[in-house]
Amino acid sequence: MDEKKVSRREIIKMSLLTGTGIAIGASGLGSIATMTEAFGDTAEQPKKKDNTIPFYGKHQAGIITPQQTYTYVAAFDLQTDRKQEVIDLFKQWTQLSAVMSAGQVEHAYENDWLPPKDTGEALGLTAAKLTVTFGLGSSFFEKDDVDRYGILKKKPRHLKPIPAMPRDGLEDPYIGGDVCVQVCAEDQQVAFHAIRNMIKTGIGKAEVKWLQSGFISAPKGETPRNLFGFKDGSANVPATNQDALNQIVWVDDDKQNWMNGGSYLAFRRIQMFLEVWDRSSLKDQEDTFGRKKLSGAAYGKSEEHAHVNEEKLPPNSHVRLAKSTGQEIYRRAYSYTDGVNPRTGAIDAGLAFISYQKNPDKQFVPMLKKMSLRDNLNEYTKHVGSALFACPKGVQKGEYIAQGLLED
Ligand SMILES: C=CC1=C(C)c2cc3[nH]c(cc4nc(cc5[nH]c(cc1n2)c(C)c5CCC(=O)O)C(CCC(=O)O)=C4C)c(C)c3C=C
Ligand SMILES: [Fe+2]
Repeated sequence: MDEKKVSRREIIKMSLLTGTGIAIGASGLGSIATMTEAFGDTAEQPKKKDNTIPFYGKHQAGIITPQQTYTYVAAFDLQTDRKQEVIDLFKQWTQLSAVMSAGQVEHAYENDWLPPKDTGEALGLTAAKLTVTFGLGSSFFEKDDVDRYGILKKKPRHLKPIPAMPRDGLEDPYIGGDVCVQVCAEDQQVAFHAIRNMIKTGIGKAEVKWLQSGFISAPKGETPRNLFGFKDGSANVPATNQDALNQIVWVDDDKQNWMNGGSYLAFRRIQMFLEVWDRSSLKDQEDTFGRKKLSGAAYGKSEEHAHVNEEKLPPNSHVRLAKSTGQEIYRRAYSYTDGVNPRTGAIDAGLAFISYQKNPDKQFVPMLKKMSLRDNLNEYTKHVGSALFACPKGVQKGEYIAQGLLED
């Protein structure tokens, strides 16, 4: 790690002590390297443990990490046909992700005559449990029938676009993408700063295809409610249940070793017709899911996490259909709002559905197919975006993301 890395809180503290840089705009925090030297190497400043999620590890952070309040997911299309440029970009993105996840800034304010490397809106803020998660789309490997980086033979087994569904209403640009970056944090400004600086780093090599924001909120320890007012995520296995996660989330059988320890991210942007929903009776709403609105309990039960008896649920209810596949996925969805539709005046809002699974062909796609045909929920929703990404295994210090794919 570079010596000139310094914690965001430390920058503010040092500038207060020296009286040099608190007026960021005026003084420009022009020589953070000098300040760093004056105060010794702050690269490994201890962080408030509960505010950082380690970037390095066996698995990428942001997959089974307890869900943070805010997300930005960006899909990029690569603009280069040179593998070395992709490697350079992935190295830069990896380094930046590690630095930001630790709540630090790097080479931010060294030169009065150059644009600052870091955009600055997270200065003084903690890491806010920031995670950065990378995924690769099938078009990363092959576009217009071209093996663009000579790595098509290394494509993970289950990586392909999600098949078209009968009721799909997919809208440009929310379809696919060569690379995705999911950032999540407990502070929206920290999350935005992270995705913005990833985008900035990619300029000239990676163009943003779509950018999806999202939020959730719930009392501590409780399941967040979606914009239909229902607890969403109740049936997820606990993130502490390693055996279940190995069964559901982590790839372990790919011929590609860089993928083992990774997962597949399924993304659907699902518009929710709030005005239609708000006019439907409580019974209709509960019959849609097969769960009670207030408690989140399945029909026939009184507790949210009690075992679900499929027979007790309405035939085409959402939960009954999902369960009838016999498959499980790990959901990490966020609500979104995006103004109003100028044509209809309806609120543009919905669910940025994200799930992780080890085998989308077996787990996710059959579920989606069944739901697309028969789900009671379809009366109130429209799927407008779709993408599948292969998320490589975690990164070790000194490595970069997907190194095993890009190097022999
Ligand atoms: C293909 C997978 C799924 C899509 C797409 C999906 C969309 C979607 N879901 C809700 C709200 C709820 N979903 C709930 C449960 C649930 N949903 C899926 C899968 C998809 N959902 C699964 C696998 C499950 C769990 C089934 C089980 O094993 O019990 C629930 C109930 C509470 C819960 O367990 O989370 C709600 C509520 C919306 C609003 C939505 C699209 C907009
Ligand atoms: Fe669902």
